[in-house]
Amino acid sequence: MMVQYLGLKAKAGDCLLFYRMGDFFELFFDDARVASATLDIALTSRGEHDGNPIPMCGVPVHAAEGYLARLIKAGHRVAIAEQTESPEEARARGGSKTLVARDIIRFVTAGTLTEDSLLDSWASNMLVAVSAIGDSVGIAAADISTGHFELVNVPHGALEAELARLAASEIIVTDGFIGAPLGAIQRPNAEFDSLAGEQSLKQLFMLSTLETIGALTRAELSAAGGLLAYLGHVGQGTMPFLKLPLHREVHDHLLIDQATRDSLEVNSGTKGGRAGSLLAEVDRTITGAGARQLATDLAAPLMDKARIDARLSLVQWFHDAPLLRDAIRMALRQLPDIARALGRVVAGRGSPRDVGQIRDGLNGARTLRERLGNADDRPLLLDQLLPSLDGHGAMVDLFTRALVAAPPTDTGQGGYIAEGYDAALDSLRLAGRDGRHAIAQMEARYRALTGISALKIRHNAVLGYFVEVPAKYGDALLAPGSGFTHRQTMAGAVRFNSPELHEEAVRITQASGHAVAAEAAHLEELIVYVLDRRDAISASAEALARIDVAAALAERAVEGGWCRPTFSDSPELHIDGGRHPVVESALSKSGDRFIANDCTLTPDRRLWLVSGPNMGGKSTFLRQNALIVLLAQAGSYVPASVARLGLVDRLFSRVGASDNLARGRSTFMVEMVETAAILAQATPRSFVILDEVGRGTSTYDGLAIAWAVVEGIHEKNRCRCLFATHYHELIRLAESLDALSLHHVRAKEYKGDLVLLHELAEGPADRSYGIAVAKLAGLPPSVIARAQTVLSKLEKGRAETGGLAAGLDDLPLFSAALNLAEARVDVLRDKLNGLDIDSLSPRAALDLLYELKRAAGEE
Ligand SMILES: Nc1ncnc2c1ncn2[C@@H]1O[C@H](COP(=O)(O)OP(=O)(O)OP(=O)(O)O)[C@@H](O)[C@H]1O
Repeated sequence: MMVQYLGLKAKAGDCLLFYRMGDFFELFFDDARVASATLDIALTSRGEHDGNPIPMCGVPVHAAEGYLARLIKAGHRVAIAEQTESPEEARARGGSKTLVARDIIRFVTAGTLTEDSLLDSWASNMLVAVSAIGDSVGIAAADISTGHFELVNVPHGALEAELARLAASEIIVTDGFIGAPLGAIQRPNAEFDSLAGEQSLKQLFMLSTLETIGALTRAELSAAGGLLAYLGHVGQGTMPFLKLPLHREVHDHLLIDQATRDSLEVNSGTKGGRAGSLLAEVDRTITGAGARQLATDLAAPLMDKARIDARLSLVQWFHDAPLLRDAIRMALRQLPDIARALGRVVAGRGSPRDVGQIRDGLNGARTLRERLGNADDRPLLLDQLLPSLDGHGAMVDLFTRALVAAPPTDTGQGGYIAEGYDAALDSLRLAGRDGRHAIAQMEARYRALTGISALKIRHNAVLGYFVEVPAKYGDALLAPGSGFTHRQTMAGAVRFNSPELHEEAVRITQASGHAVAAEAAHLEELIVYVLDRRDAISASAEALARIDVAAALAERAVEGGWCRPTFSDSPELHIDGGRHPVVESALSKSGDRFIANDCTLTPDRRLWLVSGPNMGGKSTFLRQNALIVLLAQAGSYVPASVARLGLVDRLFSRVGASDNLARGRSTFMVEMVETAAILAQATPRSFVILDEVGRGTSTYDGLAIAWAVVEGIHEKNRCRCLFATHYHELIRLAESLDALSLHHVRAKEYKGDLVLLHELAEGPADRSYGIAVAKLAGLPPSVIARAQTVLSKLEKGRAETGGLAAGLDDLPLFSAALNLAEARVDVLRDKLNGLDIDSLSPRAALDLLYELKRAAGEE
């Protein structure tokens, strides 16, 4: 057995091996140690290997899913080795001592799950393959629980933002991939061959050319190949459900990198969970598929005005029709998750319950279609969706006849094919029922015959049917010629068989065995039926999800008094009465009111410098505007009274600093890395919010960096930007930067206490209120008093010397300084370009080096 085990373990590689033995999956050696620690189950040992006891632990097969879930959550992958023949088959093959053959039938990994119990119903579960060829990176992503499959080609600089959008559960890369994302699994390069990838795609979708998908790059083909090869490996040959891949362009959607998603708390709040996130705040969807669609929409807001408006028109339609909206949402509540059920069926793990869910879901879709089809003034998007909800009538009818109302997950006991569907099956069941009836009669007869009223005919899994009498009556039946044969003596009872009982039992077992087999054959037919129609079923599921999302966004908009955003061609951002949805609802829970604020960025006033006291609401203001952009482009109403914007191509947010210890970076380092990314990537169509850049280091360094960053954004990136700062000195930038304007959050002192108004006003803040806020926070009076003394000394010094920025009067502007430096570099570059290195003697080369060095020094 160990030889067999070790062979399978070698095949399982770095996955834990679940080795099937009877009713248990056993784990051995290190796997057992890891699993017992993660699952908190007993570690025992069994037999010896190389003279040492073999560590072992096991989980019962019927409860394996729960244990698998915990192992996967803890970051493990598991290979499942099943018995591939029955003990009888093994004996027939090679005699009584022959080991049952086993093989790995499947790998369970975070990105390739389909089981309901292992998945969150509201989140997609993405497996992502990444492959870099030359300048481009190909990304193939699939959610096999629903069949979603997409390909995208991105420049290296956009990889991170794309991975952030996809929020993969599992990432695979080529062996030796440089800069692989954290936790990525390396797979052999051969699996990422682009030609093989092209072949696999053609084969899987039975296409002679891939043009139907789009013009795919080699990197995309390579990533697709890697993904398909991995799925083949994981499923050990059974391919899961994949729809024809969606070919995305990286400019299809608003790019948002991970740092920005984190700081805006788009999908998860500060504590990591969904609570406190934008998604949780907005999500009013009813179905799991709707929740997943909404998360996908918010992760990838659109860049196409027509598509955004199509979504918004559907939201508005539901918004303006409360009764219809309620009715539709009520109907959606009844619908099972068709997409996930279909995913399981295609992956070969479909149960009667899944088929039943598909039936009920499609039936509901048909009713919805009728209802929506009768409504007036339908928006275009709805008319495009409606046909997909229909067309399954024959299948629904068939499944309704074939399956019971609530079919079970387990097929072992049968009972899921409906009465009246198959006459032969009905008569087998009847035979079983007759048999059980006959046994009941037999019991009554035996009682009369023996005079033992406590006599029972019972059934268990080991003995089958038997006659049981209390121990004190045992002797009567043990007597020769009683017609009963002894089977078992228990503490309080004795068990017997009789020829008549035996005969009847065989009849029942055979009939029910045949019935279960007949049901299984019918299930198989129904599954084939589903498989043949998988694309249409999946289109219905998608349409339902889209309708759910639109109705849910309408619901949220009504709840919050949100408005429909409009889009213009100019790179502007015009928001009246903007609010932060998460902060607003947190405040309303404690009975407080959120103060709405306006924001108007236009090409000639595109950079707002926002100052004001701590706790004044600067960060909130910055973020609310970024969130409004994100929501608008995702096709949602927004928390404002008016919102008009030119489409944003990239959204950047650097708000607050946090250590990224996992990557070995300090707070300041993280801040600088993120700021660098913004300066390198923001375009005139981007929207950037920057909060207190430079605060993580010494005052002079920080101010200098903040100063240069504002100049850089204004002169080079030329994007829309909100910049919050406590550096009072920065207001002097307004003199030199003509598209920069000054704003502050208002505060006033009332009877010696600070009152924060959370209201935005034009102009710079009159002073900072740091110490007043510290007092609010409860710093001891002695410390506050001391701080006041230190502050007045410092302020006196500042007044005398002209302050921190005193020496900056004659500082040339960022762009001018940049041109100057470039011009200087050009002198050296010209000299270098003019060189004929081959004709230089070593001596002349050395002289030249000195000369260049001197020239650089002079510059
Ligand atoms: N517009 C608003 N209306 C009502 N309350 C607000 C508003 N904006 C912010 N607040 C409240 O003020 C708190 C502090 O806001 P925020 O963090 O935005 O301040 P800040 O100016 O960025 O502070 P710091 O400079 O210390 O980072 C919020 O948690 C919220 O409770």
